[in-house]
Amino acid sequence: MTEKSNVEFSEREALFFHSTGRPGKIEIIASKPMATQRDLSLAYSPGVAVPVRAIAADPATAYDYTAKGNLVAVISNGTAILGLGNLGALASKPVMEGKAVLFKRFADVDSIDIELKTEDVERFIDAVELMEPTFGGINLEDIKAPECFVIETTLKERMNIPVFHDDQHGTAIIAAAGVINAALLTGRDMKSMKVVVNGAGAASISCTELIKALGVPNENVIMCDSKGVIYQGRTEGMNQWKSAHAVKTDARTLTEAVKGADVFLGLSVAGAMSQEMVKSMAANPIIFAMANPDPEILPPDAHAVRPDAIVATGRSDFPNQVNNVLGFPFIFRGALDVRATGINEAMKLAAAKAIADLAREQVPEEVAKAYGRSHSFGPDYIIPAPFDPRLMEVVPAAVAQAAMDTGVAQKPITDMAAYRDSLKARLNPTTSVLTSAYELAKANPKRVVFAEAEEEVVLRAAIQFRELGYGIPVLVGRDHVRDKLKELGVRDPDSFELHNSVNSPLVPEMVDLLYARLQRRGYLRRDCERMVNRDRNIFGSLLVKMGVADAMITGVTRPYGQTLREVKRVMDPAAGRTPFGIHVMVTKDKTVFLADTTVHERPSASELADIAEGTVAVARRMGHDPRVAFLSYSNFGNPPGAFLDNVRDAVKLLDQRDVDFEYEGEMTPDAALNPTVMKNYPFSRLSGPANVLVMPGLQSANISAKLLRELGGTSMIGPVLVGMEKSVQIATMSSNASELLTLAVLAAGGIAL
Ligand SMILES: NC(=O)C1=CN([C@@H]2O[C@H](COP(=O)(O)OP(=O)(O)OC[C@H]3O[C@@H](n4cnc5c(N)ncnc54)[C@H](OP(=O)(O)O)[C@@H]3O)[C@@H](O)[C@H]2O)C=CC1
Ligand SMILES: CC(=O)C(=O)O
Ligand SMILES: [Mg+2]
Repeated sequence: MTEKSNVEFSEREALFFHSTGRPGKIEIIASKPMATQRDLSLAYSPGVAVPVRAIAADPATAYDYTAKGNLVAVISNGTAILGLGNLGALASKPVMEGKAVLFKRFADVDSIDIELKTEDVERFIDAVELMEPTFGGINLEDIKAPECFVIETTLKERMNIPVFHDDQHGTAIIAAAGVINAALLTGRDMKSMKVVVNGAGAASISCTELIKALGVPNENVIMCDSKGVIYQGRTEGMNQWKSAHAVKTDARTLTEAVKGADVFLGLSVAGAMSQEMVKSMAANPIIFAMANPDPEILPPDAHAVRPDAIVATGRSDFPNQVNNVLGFPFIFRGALDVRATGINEAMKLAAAKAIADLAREQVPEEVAKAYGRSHSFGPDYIIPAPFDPRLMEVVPAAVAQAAMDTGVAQKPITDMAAYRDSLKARLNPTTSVLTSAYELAKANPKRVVFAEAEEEVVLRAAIQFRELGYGIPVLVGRDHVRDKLKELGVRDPDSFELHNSVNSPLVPEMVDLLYARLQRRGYLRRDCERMVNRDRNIFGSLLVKMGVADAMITGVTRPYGQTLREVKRVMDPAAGRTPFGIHVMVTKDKTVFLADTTVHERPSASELADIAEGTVAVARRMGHDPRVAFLSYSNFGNPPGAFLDNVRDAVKLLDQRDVDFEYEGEMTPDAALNPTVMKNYPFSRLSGPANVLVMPGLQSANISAKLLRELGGTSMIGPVLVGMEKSVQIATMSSNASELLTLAVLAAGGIAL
């Protein structure tokens, strides 16, 4: 077996990563404008006095007027930094900064690291307790056992916000999820499983408690520490937490304990497990070597002696990362959102179960891409990867629900479906923009042709389209598409409708139809036969034209212009319409529709006016109140130029058409979007910043859309093609499955017409 770490870096690189640019990994960004004197008056003195008085009168309003409700402290004293031991508070800072940014990246929880220079339990407790006003939650990290148990228990009693020791419970939750799935794969029952836990510290004690809560009997778990097996009657190096797990056994060393064991849970130090020990375990052994950064045994070494083993580590660079990063961001997200007073056992079990369940579902493409391999539930994929965006949707919701069920939620969620949508939108702002499209598609599921179903990325989108209930995918491709569906985890590939021109009974009718359209454009009947048989865009478009399907998605195998030409051989623009393309640019607090980004190189005045009207219709269907700006390098004729007439005439044309939306131009982007610059043009008919930007030509339009995406941290939907007789969406060749899915949903929901 050639198994090795798939991420390699040098020590120099790790130091460069941390020191380059702004040293460290975090910075603070203001969430309110700080540009003007008025902003300052509101943010600081005198305006700030108002929320101060409000909070003094009603402390709960701190959640409304400050960052408290979304702010978590990551607090350590550096006594057990990963598996590196007690290296002190300051040395723990890179890990704690890391945890803080993981909170932000994975669950949009704001977080700051705090390193306390003390090993005195009482001083530590007092320091943390005093910080209660600042934070919505406390995440304790890398504090060694047994002090960590006293610290956490005391703080939980004294504080009214969630206090959670990540190394204990975060780790236990993820390990439990992994054990549930590994047991399932190897046909094991919790009640008869024999488990050896190496380490008797923060992580081990909590993991052991949780797997016992899942049904593993007390006498089936042997725990070891640096002195060997913790057996009943042992006195050396003991404490009350270890004693609770002492068992009657003759085994005295890890080597003896692990003989015949089903499961090994390592939460100790690098290299604690030997190949000899692995060899002695039961058939299909489950080995979680979770010490960081270096595990008890490396996966290739374990597999070399036991190819039948399921092996997990705490690292990102091998399959099966059992690491608390899968838990703490999402657990706090759920707890904060219901303003839970604490994180109880029910919430932890709910998280473990949600994570375990997720691993058994189909893996989204972006996750497979992030890890450079495709995943499906099995020995190399027993647990989801941290980059899996579905974690954000399912884990916080499960935790929040459990908090509500157990009465610790101070602010229960009334609409769980809306909450799940809001969770998705936190990480991907386009999600909320697309809410109406998803709803429209689901309400009236349509048949959508996926013309390039031989492409894996397209199949992934089609599978999701069906699974999420957005409509019925109609696949175009050869028969082996069904094998691909199977490879992607579809149990019943035959339930997908697949059209193959080689054996489709529709071909003769298609040829007749195409020949009737093209004979006076110089095409012979045999040209049409060839096109129907060989060109999937022609074949797919004909399925739509003939009413076999309602809409189509294509574009990943050929350049945009070529695909559009092929589609147009079969389909016409909608009556009286000009087809064109829209890119929807989405930032956290703004959505802007940019058009025409794909079709007209130098649009005429009437085409520009049509583009404005067509874009307004799409913006409205997506729930926006449109304000149109016709963009230029000039504001109302200043500076003058040779190419401004089309734009100005388009505005005049709209005057004549008596449309029911705001529009103005020609104007520069700052005059269209920036309220301060807008003030220079008090006669402007726009009542606020524009959100539909009609571009003067294809060059500026297409370049702007791509520049914004590359430079501006802007998410993009599109290009969306509108104005055809039936909705046909042409993706770009680099589209991923979720982009294709979005376009299919826009087509199915009747948004892109
Ligand atoms: N993958 C993950 O998500 C996580 C992994 N971990 C890893 O778990 C390990 C322990 O962390 P944590 O519980 O916080 O630390 P603690 O300091 O609380 O506990 C360490 C434990 O390891 C035991 N130990 C040390 N050397 C050996 C050895 N050679 N054989 C057996 N046991 C040994 C110690 O024994 P004694 O009591 O005798 O001193 C102690 O019980 C670290 O490597 C850490 O990186 C921790 C949290 C999460
Ligand atoms: C992952 C983690 O928290 C640790 O190794 O300590
Ligand atoms: Mg830790």
